[in-house]
Amino acid sequence: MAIKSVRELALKLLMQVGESGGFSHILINQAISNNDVSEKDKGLLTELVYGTLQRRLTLEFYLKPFVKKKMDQWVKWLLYLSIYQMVYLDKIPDHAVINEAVSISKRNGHRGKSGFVNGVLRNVQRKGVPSFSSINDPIEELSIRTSHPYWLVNRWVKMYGMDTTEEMCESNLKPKKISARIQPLKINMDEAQSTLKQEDIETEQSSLSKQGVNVLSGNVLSSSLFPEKLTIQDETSMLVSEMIDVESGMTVLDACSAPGGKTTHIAEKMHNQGTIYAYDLHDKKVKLVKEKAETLDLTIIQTGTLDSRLLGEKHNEESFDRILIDAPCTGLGVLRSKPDIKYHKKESDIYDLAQIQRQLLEAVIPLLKQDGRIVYSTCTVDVEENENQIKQFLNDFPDFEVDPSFFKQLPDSCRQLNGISDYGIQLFPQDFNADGFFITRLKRK
Ligand SMILES: C[S@@+](CC[C@H](N)C(=O)[O-])C[C@H]1O[C@@H](n2cnc3c(N)ncnc32)[C@H](O)[C@@H]1O
Repeated sequence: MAIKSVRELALKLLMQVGESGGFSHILINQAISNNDVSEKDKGLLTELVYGTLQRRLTLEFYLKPFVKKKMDQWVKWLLYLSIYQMVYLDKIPDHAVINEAVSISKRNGHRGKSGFVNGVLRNVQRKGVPSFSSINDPIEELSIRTSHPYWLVNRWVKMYGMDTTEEMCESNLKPKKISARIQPLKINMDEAQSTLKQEDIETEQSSLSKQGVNVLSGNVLSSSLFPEKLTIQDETSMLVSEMIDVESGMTVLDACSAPGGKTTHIAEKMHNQGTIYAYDLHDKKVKLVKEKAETLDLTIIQTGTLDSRLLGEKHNEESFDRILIDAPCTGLGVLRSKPDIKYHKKESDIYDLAQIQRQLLEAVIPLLKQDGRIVYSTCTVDVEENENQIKQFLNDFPDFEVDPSFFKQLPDSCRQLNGISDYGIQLFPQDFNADGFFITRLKRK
């Protein structure tokens, strides 16, 4: 059946992500290109899907008093979608939301269900949604109010305390700041910012990378600089390559490189001189690294498909000046842009991934030159994958230490952050209104 409205398309996507485990960012992009969605509706579609997914547990709590029996999945998602608009979107009047929900139900051929949807939503409109003050357990209250699973909030509170966890959960609901990185071998910062200004894109320079800009207003994807001179990349992600401390002419290994954001940044920082070996698990992903390098005219990147735990079979000992392990992780630092992660991930995934991360670290040690450096990073917020991972590593490999100059080289804007520990730096999403990252740098003593 052809999709008639943005809300109907949003409902379809919510079902795919919420019930079938699809990835929201991939499905939204596919839906936009397959359904000829107008520029104006793109924003609304994204807002509806992300907003409803982000607030799923809160919406479940809001809906509960109004529904006594089990619902079909599509009815449940239609009600979440509608309540989301009624509670969080001021611009759409309630009666319009209800009318649209009723016509979607009818259009789906469920006349009986449309009466039910109408009744529930009119009740919500009349009585209002329940208050969080009825929840006594503070962890449960935070979990439901900010829509993060109980196990995760509980875990974060134990690791980081209530205040940091609350800030993090609230920050995960805010719209994501867009940042971009200039290709400095093609354009300098002044030129780039003035071109962007002429194109009605206001930016400010990042405090985390000399190549970075934060977009204050305007659509950076429409810029003439994109994609050959400008790469979309999160600000905290840029800090990873900054902390590798590369120089032109070095030999660098990027063990987990796809889709290539950091590999290309490293190549730019090396003035496209030297060699970078960039690996990832699957051909399709490796292709993305290759394409990104070509777009940016970076020729020193040699890509390969490999399980990097087997790197020892491919490269000689002590071959690399710098090694980056931007490890596969639970991604709990990127919930703002990938809200589905918070519902799909399980606590046991943390321990499974920590094992793989450890195997990757062990695999690269022999490949590091005596005076080389390993940067280990994740885009997650969890002690097990981050601080404890490094603590355990240092315990088992006592000839290694966290490079003391790592902390000295951190940008000023990071110095006072409470995520700094003996093992590296944990950037929380609230620190820069950006992705949460853990970064550290290891060296031989
Ligand atoms: C966090 S992402 C890397 C992001 C990338 N560094 C960037 O900045 O664009 C982690 C990557 O590790 C890859 N990966 C997972 N297990 C791997 C393994 N055993 N060997 C190599 N790559 C692996 C995943 O496919 C994924 O692309």
